[in-house]
Amino acid sequence: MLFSNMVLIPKCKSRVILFLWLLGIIALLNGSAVEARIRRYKWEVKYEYKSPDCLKKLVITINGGTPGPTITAQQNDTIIVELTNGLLTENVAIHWHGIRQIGTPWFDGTEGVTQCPILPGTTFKYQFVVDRAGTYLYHAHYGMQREAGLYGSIIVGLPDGKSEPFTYDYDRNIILNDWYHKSTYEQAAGLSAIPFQWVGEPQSLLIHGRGKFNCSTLTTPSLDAGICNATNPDCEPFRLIAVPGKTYRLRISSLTALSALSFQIEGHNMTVVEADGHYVEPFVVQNLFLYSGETYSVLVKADQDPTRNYWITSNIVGRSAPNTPPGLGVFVYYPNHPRRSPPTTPPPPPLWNNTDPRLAQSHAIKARQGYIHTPPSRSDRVIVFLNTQNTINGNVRWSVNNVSFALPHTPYLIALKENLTHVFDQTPPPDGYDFQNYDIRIVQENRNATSSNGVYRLNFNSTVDIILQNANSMSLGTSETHPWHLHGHDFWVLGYGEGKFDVFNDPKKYNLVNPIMKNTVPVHPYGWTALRFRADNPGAWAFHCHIESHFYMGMGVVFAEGIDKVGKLPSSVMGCGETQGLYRP
Ligand SMILES: O=C1O[C@H]([C@@H](O)CO)C(O)=C1O
Repeated sequence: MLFSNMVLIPKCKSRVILFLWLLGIIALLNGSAVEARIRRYKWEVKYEYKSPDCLKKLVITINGGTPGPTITAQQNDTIIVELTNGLLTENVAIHWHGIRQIGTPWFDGTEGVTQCPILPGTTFKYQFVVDRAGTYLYHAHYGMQREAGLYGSIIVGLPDGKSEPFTYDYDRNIILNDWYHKSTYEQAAGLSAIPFQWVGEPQSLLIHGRGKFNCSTLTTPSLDAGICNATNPDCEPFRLIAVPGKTYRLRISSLTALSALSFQIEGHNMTVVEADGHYVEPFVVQNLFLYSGETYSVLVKADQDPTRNYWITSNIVGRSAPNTPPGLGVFVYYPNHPRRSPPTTPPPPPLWNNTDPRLAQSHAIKARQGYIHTPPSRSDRVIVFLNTQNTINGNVRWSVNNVSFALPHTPYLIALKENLTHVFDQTPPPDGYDFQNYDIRIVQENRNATSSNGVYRLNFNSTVDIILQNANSMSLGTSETHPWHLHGHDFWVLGYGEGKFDVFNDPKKYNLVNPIMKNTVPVHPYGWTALRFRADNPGAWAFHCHIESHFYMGMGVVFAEGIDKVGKLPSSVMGCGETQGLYRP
């Protein structure tokens, strides 16, 4: 291509090009091309009618698409996203999930924690550095807006001259999601209503933004004949074209509103090599379990009978969802016709209520040899978070140590930095619960549950252990799976256990040798998960259940650390609540 261009241009010009090209090659060989770049994106966020699962619905798009554009960058690049809010009557904020925002805590994109919402008709500039290669996400962090379709991927490559500890021929990206037909507003209103109206199980599962709702099951026949249309191109299944014999790195992530998922490629093994931006000691799975907010890379070799195509499936696990059909895509062996359906029925999912294989996968994820970040051998503070469902003033809520989180609309980061002490409750929430007397296996009334917007203040640079303790919900015999996500940090996953965490004996079983570092982790039914992190990133950071409705119902906390070390806040994050008038150019 380059050659054919060159022969068409005058000789002297072609010599200059050749010279510059050679200079480029020499620079690359010297490694002097390792220069961080600025990657600029201009995004317009809008409501548009789309049919991701064949049913027409208002969804939130970025530049016309859901999922939004993939941000592709190289380690140490600066990302600038100029976001114009075209939602007309709705605010927005975008969180860069897995990006630690070192030095830029105000661009974490968490409405109420790090910034004021972006008003309709305005443009907000996010600017941050992607400092570690890996697979990350972005999504709305305002109300329950994420599940209206406002999400996408961030893929950060290694710097020039560095290589991955595994090889593959092609790199592909798949985001999994669940999908509801009700708007986020209807859902949120139901969750805050008395009596409580639960969102229920999703209507569809999407594979990279595409699902298939069975239009004939619509309970209310549609007035508009076009509203559910199985031939709408928006709901063509996701198809991954594979060349026989080649190895694919699949970056698979989940941004479900509720569901835990099992992902499979019929007849193909997957070797797990990355989780949340960290290399994993490789292990092989037939199905990969993913919890909302997690990212993985797996290696898949197209080594099966190339004369046919194969199903790609996602199924709900951890909850009974008999009315949610599996998410279906097709793994197409080139040159078979992409529309050719696999000759088989899709592989059956694992039993939804068998926790064992999920626990086994959690235990299997260890840091890769040669890429281990050894955790500090001890911590300065241990916080145990009992996760419960309660009622507070007649509303169903989720609580941590019997405190249900209420997000103030004056962002914490600004309130803390400017010492606006009246903005939130200055009494910190508790570091534990009544271990002796609380029975995690029965329905508890939790009469003393309260609501608070207090924060946990962590000593800067201290090492903090968090034990997430699961319990029975308000339904008899039910303990749910909760994926917890930490902003601003990665944590070491020290262990998982069943039953009630024993403060004296369980820490002896911690993996301090090769724990994986992650930013999102599941807490399994009636079990516990132990994490450790360094409070070394000045800012105010949310830590919450990544189930959209659970965070909305109070299942989260905020950590504040090193506030005196936070730089000057940009005026663009201010303007709401008590921050009005703080703008100082
Ligand atoms: O928050 C939730 O509420 C319901 C159920 O507990 C009450 O309807 C459910 O499954 C949740 O996860």
